[in-house]
Amino acid sequence: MQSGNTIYIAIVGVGGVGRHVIAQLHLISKEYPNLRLCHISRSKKSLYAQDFEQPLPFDSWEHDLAQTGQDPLSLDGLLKYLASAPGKSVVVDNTSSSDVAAAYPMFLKQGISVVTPNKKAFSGSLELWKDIFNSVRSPSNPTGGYVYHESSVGAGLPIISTLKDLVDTGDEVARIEGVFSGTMSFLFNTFAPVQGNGGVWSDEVRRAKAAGFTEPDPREDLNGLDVARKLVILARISGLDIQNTSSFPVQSLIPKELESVKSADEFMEGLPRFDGTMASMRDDANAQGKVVRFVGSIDVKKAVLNVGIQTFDKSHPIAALKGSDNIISFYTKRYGSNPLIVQGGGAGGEVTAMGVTADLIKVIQRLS
Ligand SMILES: NC(=O)C1=CN([C@@H]2O[C@H](COP(=O)(O)OP(=O)(O)OC[C@H]3O[C@@H](n4cnc5c(N)ncnc54)[C@H](OP(=O)(O)O)[C@@H]3O)[C@@H](O)[C@H]2O)C=CC1
Ligand SMILES: N[C@@H](CC=O)C(=O)O
Ligand code: NA
Repeated sequence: MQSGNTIYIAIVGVGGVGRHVIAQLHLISKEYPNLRLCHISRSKKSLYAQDFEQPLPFDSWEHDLAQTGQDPLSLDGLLKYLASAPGKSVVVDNTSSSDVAAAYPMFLKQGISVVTPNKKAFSGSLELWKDIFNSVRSPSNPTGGYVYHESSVGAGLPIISTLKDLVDTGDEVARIEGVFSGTMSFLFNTFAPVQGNGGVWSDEVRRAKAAGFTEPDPREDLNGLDVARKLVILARISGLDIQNTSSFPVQSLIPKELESVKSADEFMEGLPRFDGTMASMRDDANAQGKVVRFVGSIDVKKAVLNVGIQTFDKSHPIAALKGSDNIISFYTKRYGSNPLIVQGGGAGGEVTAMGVTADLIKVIQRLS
């Protein structure tokens, strides 16, 4: 059993990922009795411990939030609240909010650590990226907080940690490529399988959303931006100063006619009209003995990034993926022509929460 300083945890966002984070925190709280849950919020309601000595329960939060939840604190309010805690604190951001992401430097500068699967901060402006990493605790900044964001790429798969280890140990990363989206993987694996007939495109999009693989708004997956954000994050860790997701070509699968619809619901209603277009693309590839898949690549040496559809021979490992699997290959000087490959489920509440909780354990161990 671990012990040490008491650490206060503030959860922001309790959707598909956030609720599993709380369940996993409950599990690890036996190993880390110094962990206290002090705040839980969703977009319109929040719950927080008025008295830090009486933390929130891990099991009845959903009922309590619905019954006794109050208006959420502002981000400044959350900062002040956590700064008044009688110990170190961590914000766990399980939203996809750019506003919450933009507040990370403010938390970090106050010594409050941040753990998150949210890609927005790390793929947003280069200024925000620099502000975040200049605010992190280091020998020259001993009062900063820690930041961990493993689940921002490949959900719980060890992608960020692997790449950091490669870079930190002096390997030269030449290229990173593969399938970076659980949603796109699921869609193409089911809609254009290697064997047998595929499903109907719009039905598969609905299934991906229902399974919790998509972003809160599935258009963020279909427009290629989710993959583009992941590539920006990996490119920056590899040492490239990529400005943002507009700095390279990104193929969108949003039909032109649906680009201006206002809501995700309206978009989903209109999508079946384009099932035929997607089926034609699949059938054209099939006629050549190939399948279509949605992939991304970073040529680190040339600083060239690409996101979009490619066709693959049916025997290619990318064609053979199952479910929401990601496959990410790192080509480096040390690994030569046989890349280091990470493969497995790349989306879904539980596997994403695993990456978040594992990051939180790293922070707890460093703060304890
Ligand atoms: N799902 C997945 O497979 C993966 C997700 N991620 C990332 O994890 C994050 C969460 O995804 P997911 O759980 O699927 O999304 P959901 O839409 O299921 O949940 C998002 C949660 O955030 C809350 N929220 C939104 N804005 C705010 C805000 N300003 N303040 C407080 N709460 C807010 C929502 O509130 P309300 O409940 O009121 O709507 C909801 O509880 C995203 O950044 C996503 O990119 C990363 C890897 C994989
Ligand atoms: N919507 C994303 C979730 C994980 O990042 C995906 O499908 O990969
Ligand atoms: Na990951």
